[in-house]
Amino acid sequence: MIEAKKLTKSYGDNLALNNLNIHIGKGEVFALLGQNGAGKTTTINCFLGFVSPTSGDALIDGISVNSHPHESKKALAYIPETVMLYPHLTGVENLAFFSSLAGWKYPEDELRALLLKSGLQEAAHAQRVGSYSKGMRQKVGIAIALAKQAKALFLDEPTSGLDPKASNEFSELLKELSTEGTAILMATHDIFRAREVAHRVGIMKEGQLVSQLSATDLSANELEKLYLKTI
Ligand SMILES: Nc1ncnc2c1ncn2[C@@H]1O[C@H](COP(=O)(O)OP(=O)(O)OP(=O)(O)O)[C@@H](O)[C@H]1O
Repeated sequence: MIEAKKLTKSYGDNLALNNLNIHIGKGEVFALLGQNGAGKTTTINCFLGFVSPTSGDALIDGISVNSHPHESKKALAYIPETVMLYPHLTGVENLAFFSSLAGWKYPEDELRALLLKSGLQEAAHAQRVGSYSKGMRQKVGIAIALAKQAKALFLDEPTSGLDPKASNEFSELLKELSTEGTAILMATHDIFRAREVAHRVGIMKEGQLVSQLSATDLSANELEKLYLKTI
């Protein structure tokens, strides 16, 4: 579903991403760990079409992002560290707007059902997003992914700045999406959450994926030890 084939990106002499090969199947969650500057965001940006690779290919559902940018984008959703929404619009209105950009039109009761499924309490649906907490905005991000019926979801530091409860709720939502078949690639510094949510964890260093393991192979403590030894 999400596939990188010899994906490489250089900025001048700086090899930000070096020959990345990964395959994330339907319903699989892959967490990318690595220090600042390791190449996690560059990886995600190649899949989103924000960055053109120097060589290699990023594919979503078998479609090359570089050769077919419009087609490949239909199947994906993206949740950044801070979900960008219109503060003067309500949760329902934001969801209606962003899903319409992707060609989806839902009646209000379905939009509300999507927000509820994403964990956003009913009382907030008609409130302006400007008054939402960060966790509530992330939930709207999930609702947008659901509305787009995204087959591939990309997240960059999605739980950064969330309190433990909000972070836990968000992680549970990701698990639910994965059980429904969404392939998920998540860049994070949160080793504990990575271990909890992901099926596989990869550790990046200087643009290279230097370690890949199944999340059940190690405890969170062992994963932290491996991370510190690797980076
Ligand atoms: N637009 C750009 N122009 C030049 N260099 C860039 C650009 N974007 C990223 N880089 C460089 O590419 C390398 C990888 O950066 P990237 O942002 O992918 O790392 P990261 O693992 O996401 O880090 P962080 O955890 O801080 O988000 C770094 O050396 C960075 O300086």
